[in-house]
Amino acid sequence: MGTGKTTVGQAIAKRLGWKQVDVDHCIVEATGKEIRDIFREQGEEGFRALETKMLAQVLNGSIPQVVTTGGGVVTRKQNVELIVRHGLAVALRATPETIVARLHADATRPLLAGDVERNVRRIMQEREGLYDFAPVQLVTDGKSVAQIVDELWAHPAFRRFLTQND
Ligand SMILES: Nc1ncnc2c1ncn2[C@@H]1O[C@H](COP(=O)(O)OP(=O)(O)O)[C@@H](O)[C@H]1O
Ligand SMILES: O=C(O)C1=C[C@@H](OP(=O)(O)O)[C@@H](O)[C@H](O)C1
Ligand SMILES: [Mg+2]
Repeated sequence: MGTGKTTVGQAIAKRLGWKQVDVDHCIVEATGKEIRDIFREQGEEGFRALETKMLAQVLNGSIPQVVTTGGGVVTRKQNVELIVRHGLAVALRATPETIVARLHADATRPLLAGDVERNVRRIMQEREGLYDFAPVQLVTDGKSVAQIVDELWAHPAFRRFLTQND
């Protein structure tokens, strides 16, 4: 959360001339409910079930596309397998300090509600290693969205992916 997936995904999609599909946005559209209301009414398990269903649907959609997911998508092995099978995974990283600075005033992420810093640190620990599968790893601290897009653009695995899927 707060590493910039939705924002950077939008920017890279624009540069590629591809559409961007954000799985969280699709869930909100399909259910007519905000993410925090889904968590409140159905708990995290209910949200994860919707997320897996929507991820599969989106990844089977028309290509080319940039798909952005919620950070918790990696907590289900099945989701990671789907992502690996369908495209090039890009993981965005940030330190807890950066994430707290970006999200401290944001009430849209139910898992961070309350003590944001403590929750960020706990969730990062719980998810240690779960993002390592992605062939592209980008550190976002102190970088503008444009800088991150440039780094992604120049990344050898990204260049290879574009060439192979031309
Ligand atoms: N590189 C960046 N530098 C500063 N702020 C950023 C950067 N990337 C994203 N943000 C801001 O951080 C917040 C979270 O970004 P978002 O794209 O929603 O992240 P995610 O989808 O990973 O949760 C937003 O307010 C966004 O404008
Ligand atoms: O990491 C998580 O468990 C979550 C991340 C959120 O998306 P972002 O990573 O885009 O903030 C959203 O899917 C939901 O609040 C749960
Ligand atoms: Mg997002």
